[in-house]
Amino acid sequence: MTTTTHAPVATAASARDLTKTYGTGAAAVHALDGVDVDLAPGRFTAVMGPSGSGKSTLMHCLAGLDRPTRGTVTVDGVDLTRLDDDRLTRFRRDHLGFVFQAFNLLPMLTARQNILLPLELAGRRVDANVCDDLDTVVSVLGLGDRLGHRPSELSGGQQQRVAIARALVSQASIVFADEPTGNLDSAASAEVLAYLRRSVRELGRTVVMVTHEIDAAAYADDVVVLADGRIRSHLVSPSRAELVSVLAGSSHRDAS
Ligand SMILES: Nc1ncnc2c1ncn2[C@@H]1O[C@H](COP(=O)(O)OP(=O)(O)OP(=O)(O)O)[C@@H](O)[C@H]1O
Repeated sequence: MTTTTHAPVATAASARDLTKTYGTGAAAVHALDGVDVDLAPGRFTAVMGPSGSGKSTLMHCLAGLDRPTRGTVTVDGVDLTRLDDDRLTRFRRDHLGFVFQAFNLLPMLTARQNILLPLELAGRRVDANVCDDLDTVVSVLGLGDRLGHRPSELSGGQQQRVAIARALVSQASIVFADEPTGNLDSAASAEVLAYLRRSVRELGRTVVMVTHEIDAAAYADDVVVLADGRIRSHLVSPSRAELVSVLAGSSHRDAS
């Protein structure tokens, strides 16, 4: 059996000199160009920036879904760039949660079955600890009276809350959310974002969310702004005015 050494954890996730280049020579695209970033545990961080600035690439590298060309990614004290594919897959399964734009729920399963599916696939028993965790997550996400419903019997916002519960119930150290409100109308978006923020506040979880929407980023504690594959700003508890001003600057630069 292989073991993973855990270094003391000061950040939930960090990257050093993170570089991702697609293609070579004149056709090379520098999606990430030497990014250094530290994401604090127990906080809700939004990743923003113009289209093509590297948001998805950063999230995929931090989440071990893609390998960088150069640099390191440390999550929960583990250097992901040193793990082989099998260990990386296990690390993702045991330590990370994912929420995507498409809710990715199985239509024939109830909300409860969908939430517990990853644990069951990982061979974990649904014991009293898991049930306690499920009860807490379901109550924070306001899904108590929806657990027996199938996805087709739920609204879009409720389906995305089930997907968030599925990501949280495994006790993931970090939940990565890629445009989680991209398929929702504004009322459902506001509801889902408020529940995501509650999960961070009340469950002490760490959430990293890629978004284009300033209204969505306003729910986050911190905002990382990318431009041309580099960190333009890492704003801690920004005001909306500060965020608007930094984003206006980054799209200016993008257009110039
Ligand atoms: N598989 C790939 N092959 C080649 N180039 C890629 C690939 N994936 C991303 N890129 C390029 O890398 C750059 C960053 O892409 P990325 O998807 O990370 O940006 P983004 O900020 O998430 O964009 P968007 O907001 O449009 O989703 C872009 O120029 C993109 O075209």
